Amino acid sequence: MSGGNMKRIYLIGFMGCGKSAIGRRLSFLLKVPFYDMDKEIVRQTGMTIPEIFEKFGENHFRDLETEFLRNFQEEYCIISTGGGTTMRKINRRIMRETGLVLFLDAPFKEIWRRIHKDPNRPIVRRSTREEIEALFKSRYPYYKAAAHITVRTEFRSLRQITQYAAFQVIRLKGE
Ligand SMILES: Nc1ncnc2c1ncn2[C@@H]1O[C@H](COP(=O)(O)OP(=O)(O)OP(=O)(O)O)[C@@H](O)[C@H]1O
Ligand SMILES: O=C(O)C1=C[C@@H](O)[C@@H](O)[C@H](O)C1
Ligand SMILES: [Mg+2]
Repeated sequence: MSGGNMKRIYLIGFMGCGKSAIGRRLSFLLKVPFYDMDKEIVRQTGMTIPEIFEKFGENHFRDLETEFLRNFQEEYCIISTGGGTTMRKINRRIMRETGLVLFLDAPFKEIWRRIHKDPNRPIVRRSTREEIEALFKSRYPYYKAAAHITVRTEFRSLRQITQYAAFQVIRLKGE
């Protein structure tokens, strides 16, 4: 595999595609620690994500994401990123240089079913279904471009996706 080292595994994709759920399971299967970027930011700031958005604005939250990627020290780990993390070029670069990037590719219909009632997602709270679908479409090419591996999740259980992802990780690390 060309490019950066393969020490970390980054899970990327839209809100609700399964990054946290798969990250936890993959961590158990591969026996490496798991970190959820959203949760780490909440822990470090002592604020919830809606609070950060309301008080300091989305741009500040985006800066916190980049800061996290720049400063995080753990070498061997799995990191589930936020849904918007992949939109910044610098974030894509850091992720590709420090690990293997996995895109969890889920269809919008399924994603909407999972996320539309969640009060902890400020972007969903303030938008219509059409707006979220437009956001999904605009982000899709960035996820595809940033990923070393795209994992299609439709019609697959969490267990099947985890096993497939683990298999791909091991295959790529061996190259
Ligand atoms: N393939 C799947 N089959 C069944 N349920 C799934 C699947 N993928 C995800 N889910 C469920 O969908 C919900 C959203 O998944 P999860 O929280 O992991 O998404 P996420 O990508 O981490 O979203 P966020 O943007 O909040 O970080 C969870 O309840 C999870 O268990
Ligand atoms: O898609 C997004 O822009 C976001 C997704 C979540 O993971 C959080 O990082 C936050 O709610 C923003
Ligand atoms: Mg998550």
